[in-house]
Amino acid sequence: MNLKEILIDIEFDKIFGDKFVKVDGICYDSRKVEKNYLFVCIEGFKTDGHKYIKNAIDKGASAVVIEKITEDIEKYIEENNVVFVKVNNSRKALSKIASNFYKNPSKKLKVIGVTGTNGKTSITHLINTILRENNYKCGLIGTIQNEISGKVYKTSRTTPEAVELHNLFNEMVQNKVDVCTMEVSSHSLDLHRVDDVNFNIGIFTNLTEDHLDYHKDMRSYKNAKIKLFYKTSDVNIINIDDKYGKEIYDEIKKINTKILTYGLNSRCDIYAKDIDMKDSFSSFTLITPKYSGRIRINIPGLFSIYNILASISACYSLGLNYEQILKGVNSIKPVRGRFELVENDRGIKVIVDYAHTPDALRNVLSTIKGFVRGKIITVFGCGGERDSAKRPVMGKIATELSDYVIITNDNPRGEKEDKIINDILKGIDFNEKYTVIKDRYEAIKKALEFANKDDVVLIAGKGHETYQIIGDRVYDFNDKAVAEEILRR
Ligand SMILES: CC(=O)N[C@H]1[C@@H](OP(=O)(O)OP(=O)(O)OC[C@H]2O[C@@H](n3ccc(=O)[nH]c3=O)[C@H](O)[C@@H]2O)O[C@H](CO)[C@@H](O)[C@@H]1O[C@H](C)C(=O)N[C@@H](C)C(=O)N[C@H](CCC(=O)O)C(=O)O
Ligand SMILES: Nc1ncnc2c1ncn2[C@@H]1O[C@H](COP(=O)(O)OP(=O)(O)OP(=O)(O)O)[C@@H](O)[C@H]1O
Ligand SMILES: N[C@H](CCC[C@H](N)C(=O)O)C(=O)O
Ligand SMILES: [Mg+2]
Repeated sequence: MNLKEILIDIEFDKIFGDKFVKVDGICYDSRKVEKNYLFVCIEGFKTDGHKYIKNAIDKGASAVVIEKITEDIEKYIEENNVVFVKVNNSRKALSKIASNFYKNPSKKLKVIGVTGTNGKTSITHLINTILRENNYKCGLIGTIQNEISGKVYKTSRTTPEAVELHNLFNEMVQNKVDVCTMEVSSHSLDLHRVDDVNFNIGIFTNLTEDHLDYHKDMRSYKNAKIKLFYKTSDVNIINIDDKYGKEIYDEIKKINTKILTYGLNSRCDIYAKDIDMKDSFSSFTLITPKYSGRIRINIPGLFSIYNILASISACYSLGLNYEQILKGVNSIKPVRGRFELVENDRGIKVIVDYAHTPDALRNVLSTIKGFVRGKIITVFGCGGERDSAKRPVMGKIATELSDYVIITNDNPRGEKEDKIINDILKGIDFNEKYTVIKDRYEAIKKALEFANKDDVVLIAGKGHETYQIIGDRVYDFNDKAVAEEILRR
């Protein structure tokens, strides 16, 4: 491909050099540049991509996209024959460049985008299961992993950068995938990662406190999320029981978009009634504009009913009938690290769950409270270099809804462990029953030793994660495997 083809529909200020120069790949990280690559300089939060132009050229870059003109450019043009393109916003340009480079693959399949604070991973997996059971070829992009027709690809991000994203869509098109279901994080919407994704369906789950380190307040957090619903071509599926969902509904109603609402009341287009919740499954009557009938899911909790309603709404929009929905729902298995049970012969219910926000923790503990016969023992911590405002709130929720709490490390990353734990303790009344054991292994061990028959041990915050980040080191760590090992002894 040549540079001119890659720049289609991109508003740039100026090209310095030959616009037909050959481009074999695109890259926003100089360390990964190869021969004849286009390097896009991004001014980041930690450093500035413009600092690495020489590095990229040394590695073989044939062209460079810049947001600001630096002194060295003329030298690189003359000495290295490198072409420069000056744009207004590199992140926006990167998104279009990535889509152009892979020939706009997201237009060649159906894309469902799921956004909201909690439930994205769960919903994408539920939709994926229902569709696969009905012989759809599926793609999945999200926190746990990416998938193309059942083949699993590792990921380190919920929503990848535009280059990785369009590369994945391209692979999906090559593999004749019909529907890709993807998680759309607020960071990705704000940082233009998904600007050029052709979404058919958008789903809103809920909005509660998280990521305020990045977004600063709930208003701008919501404003990032709402962007998705201006981008969809077929339908937007909104949980209007959620306060922010209702606001989003009222706002997007004004634009020409088809909306399906879901929730637990008859004002919604798709809703659940006559709910029966047990400790390991729930059942309810599903009402849709075209059909209704009883649904049973083998995942507990009211929040899971919301997740399944969102998933059914998406499948309904794709044209699945009741029998197809039922067939899909019957094959649903719990999602890894989401209310996942750890088997044991001691009669304790050990649950590993990814609750890392106040709302998620409250939901999971309320669900447990609904069926527990013994004590609730909760082990949790909070991630470093993430929203610190949620820490005391989670401390309060954990101690109020549990009988005993062990506060431990999550992924401290570059933050001091004691600082994170002190933030959590600020929300806890000193009369509450809790202890601090920083080492997560020891904390889980203590909880399991303390538990008796009929007790529930909730290990929250890391769910499916197979690592723990302390400082800049990444250690192997898996809550479920640790619990299994301790319980085996
Ligand atoms: C806040 C955020 O999203 N930051 C992203 C942002 O980082 P940044 O702007 O700080 O980048 P930077 O480190 O300053 O570097 C600037 C540029 O210089 C480049 N560089 C840097 C060094 C070098 O030697 N050569 C070079 O070219 C970098 O590749 C980058 O393009 O741009 C980088 C590249 O574009 C991303 O990798 C980085 O994601 C970081 C790793 C991250 O942790 N993001 C999290 C918060 C995130 O996105 N989370 C959401 C989900 C959360 C949820 O599920 O709720 C997600 O979608 O995963
Ligand atoms: N609909 C929901 N409402 C509230 N809490 C939920 C809901 N679904 C799941 N949860 C809780 O939130 C946790 C995270 O769920 P999930 O991984 O599906 O969310 P996510 O939106 O993908 O999160 P992330 O932003 O980290 O990717 C679960 O482990 C559970 O505790
Ligand atoms: N996607 C979320 C996951 C948090 C999980 C928790 N274990 C942590 O590390 O903070 C984030 O990056 O904020
Ligand atoms: Mg997720």
